[in-house]
Amino acid sequence: MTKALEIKNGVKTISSGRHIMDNLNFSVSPRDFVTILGGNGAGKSTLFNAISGQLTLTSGSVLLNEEDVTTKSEEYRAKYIARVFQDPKLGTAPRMTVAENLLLAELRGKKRGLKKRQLNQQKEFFFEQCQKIGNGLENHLDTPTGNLSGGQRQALSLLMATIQKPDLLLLDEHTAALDPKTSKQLMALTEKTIEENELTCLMITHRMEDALNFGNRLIVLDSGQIKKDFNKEEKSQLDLPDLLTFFNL
Ligand SMILES: Nc1ncnc2c1ncn2[C@@H]1O[C@H](COP(=O)(O)OP(=O)(O)OP(=O)(O)O)[C@@H](O)[C@H]1O
Repeated sequence: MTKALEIKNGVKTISSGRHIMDNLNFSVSPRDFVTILGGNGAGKSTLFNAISGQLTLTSGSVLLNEEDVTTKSEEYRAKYIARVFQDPKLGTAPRMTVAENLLLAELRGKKRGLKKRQLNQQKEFFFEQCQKIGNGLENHLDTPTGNLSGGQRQALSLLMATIQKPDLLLLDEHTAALDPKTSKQLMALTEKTIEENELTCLMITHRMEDALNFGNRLIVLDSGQIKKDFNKEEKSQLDLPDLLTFFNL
């Protein structure tokens, strides 16, 4: 079966000689939703940076849809990958409005400039998309994103990341800065978006309940290696105390 993502013998060595990714082998099937846990410094961001091209491996390879992209730039890989970050300020242009940000996301990778006429044509579509989120974002299409609440901005970031249906969606602790209620709403939206668009997704989280409750696979990273890899069946047998043992808590 075709793999959406493969990392083969991935190694990243830093100047001190330490391996921050240590011979990592990881493959993801289309439509997998993998949740990723690991303590601080375990190598979660390093993994995402290696996939997105923000970081080049010292050795090993990265394949997207069976294409070897190991030496390809971040811009090249952005045609296939979308990433949502923890910081609500990243991913959106703060002085641009919600509608302008959505248009930018819709045009990403296409050779067309941002035009006022296009913006007006698309507003109805954007209104419908925002309305589905259920947090009032549709009433802020002309609001600069810097004036939105953290929850609205993260929901917008998710919508922008998925509006073109990426081959691979990377969620990098995207609920971490939100209060529990808003985080829960965003996770519900995330799950719905992934299901409706049949996306392949990797999600880093520090919220163990989310790692257990969402997705069809769970991996635990430690010292730049995959320490545990639970499939759907194994994951369904896990509970919170099981997970806590991996973190010596
Ligand atoms: N460019 C770099 N140069 C040197 N060390 C780095 C670099 N990037 C990451 N590291 C180190 O590699 C290790 C893994 O970092 P990484 O950011 O991937 O961890 P993480 O699991 O995402 O942690 P956190 O949960 O704190 O975000 C850490 O010890 C970090 O200090």
